[in-house]
Amino acid sequence: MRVLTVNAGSSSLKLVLLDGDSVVAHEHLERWDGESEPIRRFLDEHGADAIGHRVVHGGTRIVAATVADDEVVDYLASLTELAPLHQPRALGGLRAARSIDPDTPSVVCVDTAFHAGLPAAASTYALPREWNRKWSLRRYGFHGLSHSYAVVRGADLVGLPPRQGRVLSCHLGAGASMAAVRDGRCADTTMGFTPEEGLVMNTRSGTVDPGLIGYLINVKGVAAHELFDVLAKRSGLAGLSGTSGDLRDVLTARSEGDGDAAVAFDVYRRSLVRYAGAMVAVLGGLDLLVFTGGIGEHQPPVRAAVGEALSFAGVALDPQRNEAASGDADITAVGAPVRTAVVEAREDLEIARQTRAAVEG
Ligand SMILES: Nc1ncnc2c1ncn2[C@@H]1O[C@H](COP(=O)(O)OP(=O)(O)O)[C@@H](O)[C@H]1O
Ligand SMILES: CC(=O)OP(=O)(O)O
Ligand SMILES: [Mg+2]
Repeated sequence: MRVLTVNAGSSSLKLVLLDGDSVVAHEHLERWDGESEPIRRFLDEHGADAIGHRVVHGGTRIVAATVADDEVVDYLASLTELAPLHQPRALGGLRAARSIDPDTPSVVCVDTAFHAGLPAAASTYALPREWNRKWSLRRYGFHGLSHSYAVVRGADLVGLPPRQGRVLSCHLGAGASMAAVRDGRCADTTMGFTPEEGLVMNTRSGTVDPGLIGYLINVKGVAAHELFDVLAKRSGLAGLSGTSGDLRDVLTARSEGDGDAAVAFDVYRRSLVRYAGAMVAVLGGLDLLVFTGGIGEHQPPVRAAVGEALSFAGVALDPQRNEAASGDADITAVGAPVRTAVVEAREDLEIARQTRAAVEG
């Protein structure tokens, strides 16, 4: 079965046609404004037996890969406010594929599925329980397709059995989250009700004091819609550096003596260390540390900073292997009790696997 995987991120579009695990064709648009034309062109040229879509939010109802019908599409659309940077774009791709090729099944593969079994202690906000129940307020968690693939691939790379032991998976891309995984099941994660919670990201603030939000709205008169737009699109590395949210640009500016860029990187790094420590405490120690996503794959200093901070838990990176890592790599220092791996993010492989399983029933 040839599966076209459609991965609409917050800024990019990745189309990959897979036959088994082999890539038959692919197209990566760094910037995509949501139109259907690239998908139409790709399908006209290559065809597919099934189409798998990454959808960020599955809400309470979609907790596993599901063949899309009108009802599923409407339900996913009702979650738009819970992932405003992502959901409309994924739905654009889904609607386009279904109208271009109505006879080919479209399967939705949700980022939240990996976290659907989070224990209540991790998924529950300390809000009035009536609100939690009435409005399904809970921590859903995201990047599940990536975490799910990375923890298994990481274990394989360092020679550990799959889905066993305590694993910290760090997906560091434009969006970023960590997942604390015990015996293949997610025990805790840094993103929550929306993909805004947790780590400092390219343009997202990550967690901020709820009191600060009240202060800006009630005392400073910032309009709520403007505030949330700023927190999502003009904060994080972009907000602090004043220029770009791309870590490459921030590091270049920092090396040229830009003080704001230096602060941006320090805050970014501290956020990683703070949450990594929290995740390791939840797991009660660590057997495997995995880095994935654009930054996780390509920034040795970021991996080194997290590794150093977790030395108390037994993490030690081999400096040469860390610097030289390209694609999938074991970067563990000789003799370290905790293994560390770099895994190329392959959401496409996970989407294709889930899509095949859903279509074959
Ligand atoms: N070599 C690199 N060094 C630092 N950051 C990088 C590098 N390559 C990619 N990135 C960062 O990773 C981001 C893209 O990562 P990716 O996982 O593809 O993101 P997403 O799917 O979240 O859009 C870019 O926005 C950029 O900030
Ligand atoms: C969930 C999320 O933040 O996704 P991305 O990293 O692709 O923006
Ligand atoms: Mg991504």
